[in-house]
Amino acid sequence: MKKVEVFILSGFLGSGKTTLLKNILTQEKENKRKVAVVMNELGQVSIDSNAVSEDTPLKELLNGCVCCTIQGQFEVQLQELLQDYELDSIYIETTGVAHPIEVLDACMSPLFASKLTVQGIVTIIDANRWKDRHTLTPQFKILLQEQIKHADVLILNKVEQLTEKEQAQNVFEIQSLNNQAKCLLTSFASVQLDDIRTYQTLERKPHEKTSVAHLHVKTYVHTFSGPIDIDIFEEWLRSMPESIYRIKGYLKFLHSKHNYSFQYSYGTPIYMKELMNYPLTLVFIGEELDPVWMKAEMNGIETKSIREM
Ligand SMILES: Nc1nc2c(ncn2[C@@H]2O[C@H](COP(=O)(O)OP(=O)(O)OP(=O)(O)O)[C@@H](O)[C@H]2O)c(=O)[nH]1
Repeated sequence: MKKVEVFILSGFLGSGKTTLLKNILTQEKENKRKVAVVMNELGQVSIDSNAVSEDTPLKELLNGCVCCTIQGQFEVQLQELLQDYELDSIYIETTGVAHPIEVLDACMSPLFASKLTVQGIVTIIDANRWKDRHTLTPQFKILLQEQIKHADVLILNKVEQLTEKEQAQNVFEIQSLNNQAKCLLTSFASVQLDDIRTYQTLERKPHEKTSVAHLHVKTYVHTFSGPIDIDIFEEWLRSMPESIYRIKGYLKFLHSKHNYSFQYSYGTPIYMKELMNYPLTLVFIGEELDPVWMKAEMNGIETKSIREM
């Protein structure tokens, strides 16, 4: 029986994993291959799953990391995908704080030995984040390095934000951590499928265990009851603690009748008009996030916004 190929998409919070996944799925569809997605997110609400079209089988694993807290659920999801569909490939989008080898371990259950073949680990790196990695805590720095060390393919993404000299420096530093992986430079994770499908899988060495539990990563989910004032929101973004690494979700603003999808990663907020009427929910990911403080801050934004009406 033909084995189903598994690809693990790894990379730090906000580096471009979902953007990469969307590109891959478009190309897989053009090639008429049947693929499924397992999407693991730290929060209890999935924002990224909207990136996957309805005709692609999707399993979501929320509120924990495949590599530690929810390994059992992960095995059940894989089992269901294998039972219910005739697949060519499964793409696993890991949380931004997952250690790729631990995700690999989770796929290597004896249950699947005859059905799955793990083709490799694709790690995507935010070029700007890498350049400024000294601002991260030591634990996160180690995690970034581990994600790079264990990759079969390295994608240095968001390179348009760097000068050519900075790009070259990045490549040099990344390749000195892992000189066996194929290294691609991209904007918006624009890769050709063949570039990530054809390579030699690395021989894996034992790794330092760095999992989400040790990183004190927390998520906080807030649902706004209505539109907020964009200036008040942006002022808050500028003053929020640096330990908030990632925000994503949906918002409505007082100045516009539209809904917006919102993405924030490493200093860059992005708003896009959203046609669907999703709940006005934001997921925050950061270190040592205090839910009481976060709730008060978000409620503060809503209260001040109402005064602006
Ligand atoms: N400027 C720029 N922005 C990018 C690029 N690639 C992705 N982005 C944006 O970066 C943000 C995060 O991208 P995602 O693909 O959601 O990142 P992710 O790794 O899936 O994020 P998490 O799953 O939350 O860790 C989004 O707003 C993207 O549109 C790029 O090459 N350049």
